[in-house]
Amino acid sequence: MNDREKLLDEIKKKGVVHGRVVLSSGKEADWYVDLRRITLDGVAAPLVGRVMLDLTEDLGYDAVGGLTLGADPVATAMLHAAAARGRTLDAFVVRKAGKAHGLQRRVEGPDVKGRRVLAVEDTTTTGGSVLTAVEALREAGAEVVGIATIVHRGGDENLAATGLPYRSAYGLADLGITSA
Ligand SMILES: O=P(O)(O)OC[C@H]1O[C@H](OP(=O)(O)OP(=O)(O)O)[C@H](O)[C@@H]1O
Ligand SMILES: O=C(O)c1cc(=O)[nH]c(=O)[nH]1
Repeated sequence: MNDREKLLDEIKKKGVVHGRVVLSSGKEADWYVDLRRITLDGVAAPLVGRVMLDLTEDLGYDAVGGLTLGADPVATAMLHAAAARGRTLDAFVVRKAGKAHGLQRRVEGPDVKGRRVLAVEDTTTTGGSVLTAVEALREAGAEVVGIATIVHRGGDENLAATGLPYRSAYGLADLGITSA
């Protein structure tokens, strides 16, 4: 099995939960993909890094991150996978809200101003979270070159409206799920 196939196997085994859940958007669904159980898993996380790098390598970015919390371990997995390939890739964290103390930065980590950055997510349902990250990155002076997510659930219209390249490693059909 290649990395993409191995990661899909891990997600199916450890990440997919069936049952009624309330989503981030407030909508309800009959299943959930808990990708924190994947991006923080010792076997699966290195695969996340390599699969997401492979998925986006043509986009030409040198920093990666997204809206905390789901995006954080995706970004750090990519940073480490890049380092293992001899490439320097920085990561950053976009806070859900700015903080009033300290340096009051919304985007934490190495400065993103003037840099080509990739906005990542663990999963995208409405696209709301990753679009919040894109907005904050642009406010911080970054050039967002694309959006990438591990599992695409939905949000096609919102994502298309950004005009940015959008990549997902897997969709519902890969997970064997028929309803969004
Ligand atoms: O495309 P959307 O409709 O925005 O939904 C997807 C978001 O929902 C989840 O995060 P959640 O809001 O549960 O927060 P967390 O990352 O802090 O757990 C997930 O990690 C994505 O960030
Ligand atoms: O939309 C969400 O909140 C959401 C869906 C999902 O499958 N997994 C997740 O972590 N969040």
